[in-house]
Amino acid sequence: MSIPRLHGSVLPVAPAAAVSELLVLLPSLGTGSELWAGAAAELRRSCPSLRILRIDLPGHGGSPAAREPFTVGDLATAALRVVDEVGGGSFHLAGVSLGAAVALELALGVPDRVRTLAMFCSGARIGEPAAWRARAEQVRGSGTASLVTGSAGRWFAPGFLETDATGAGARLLGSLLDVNDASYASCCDALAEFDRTPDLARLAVPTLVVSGEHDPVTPPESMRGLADAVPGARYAELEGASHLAVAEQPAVAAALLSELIEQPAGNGEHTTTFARGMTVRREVLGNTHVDAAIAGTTDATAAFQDFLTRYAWGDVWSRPGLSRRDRSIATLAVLVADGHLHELQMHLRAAQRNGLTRDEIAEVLMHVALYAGLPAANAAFGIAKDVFAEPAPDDTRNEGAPNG
Ligand SMILES: O=C(O)CC1=CCC(=O)O1
Repeated sequence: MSIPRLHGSVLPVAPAAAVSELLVLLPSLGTGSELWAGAAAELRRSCPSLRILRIDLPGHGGSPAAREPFTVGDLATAALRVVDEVGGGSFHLAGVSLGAAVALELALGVPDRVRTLAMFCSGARIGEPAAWRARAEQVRGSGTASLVTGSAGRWFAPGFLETDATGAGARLLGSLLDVNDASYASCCDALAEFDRTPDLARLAVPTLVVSGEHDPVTPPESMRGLADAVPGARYAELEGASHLAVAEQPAVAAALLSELIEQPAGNGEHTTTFARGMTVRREVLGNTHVDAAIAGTTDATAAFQDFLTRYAWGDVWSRPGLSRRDRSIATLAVLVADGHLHELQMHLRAAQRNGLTRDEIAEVLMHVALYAGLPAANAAFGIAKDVFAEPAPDDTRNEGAPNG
């Protein structure tokens, strides 16, 4: 075994940005930096202070072919060398499939340097050793061209390639032909040996685990199991995506990464309005709702979700001038008076999280009847009856909390 040489490239940062943190992105077997192109472009816009380093696997993209066999641990050592060449220090880390396995090795091996870990469509072990040995054999005999049809079926959800206006999917499949056959086969051999399952419980890095709904390689059940095994890990499933979810839904992948990277530091202070917004949104609307909103985000709605998090939650709901309880009273009154009843259920639950009792909520609706009319209040009482038939929201940890 030996440590292969890997190539990395740092994306240019905006001239005025005060660069503060490094994000390292690792690709999957058979793909190069192109895999992260869409998500990296989103991240450069939403987190301009990030320096983004993309590293290629051996014989993929700009990395030279490997001359000797290697393990996933060797790939981690090689990736760390690239990080050190661009300045070292601590870094955020995200990978897809084999790239995420390499990232997991790093998070276990140098936890003091890895600030956050995002594992997209991967595992502490991936697939079966015999299948990897067979794939290695096939590529050594027939080259990566023999993999294109099978890879298309595993990488992308049904219909993605036909409707992908960006051409990212077709480019990724095209670049599979350029991957060095022997290096691809060595990656398969490394995956056959890889199993970090027993080590997950000692992973001490804030971790995000993301699956694609249709992924046949690392299906949602296995990804959920991975998240359950890592202390404190957050899990998200991308609806309508498959194994290369980061290329299929780059804006959603970037939003998940922003949230992970910008989470409060140890001192509890938020680094950005987005991070504060995400925290307040989760505290008021609950994790179940926010996780569903993130998972249901599409490229068409990502910018709106981002706007909502920053302006509604990171700004107005975070202002100190009114308590969250008072803001809930105002919100309920306006929603009912203006007939936005489709949002009422969510805000009736939020009002309880913000410390309003059910009697107080009924009093608010009564007051609204006076000024906005009986029909509006009557409809609202109908919705409240259903919400009050549920147990009180269990995540009422911010009862009576001040803002922010
Ligand atoms: O099987 C594939 O092509 C997908 C894949 C498995 C490991 C990896 O990195 O990508």
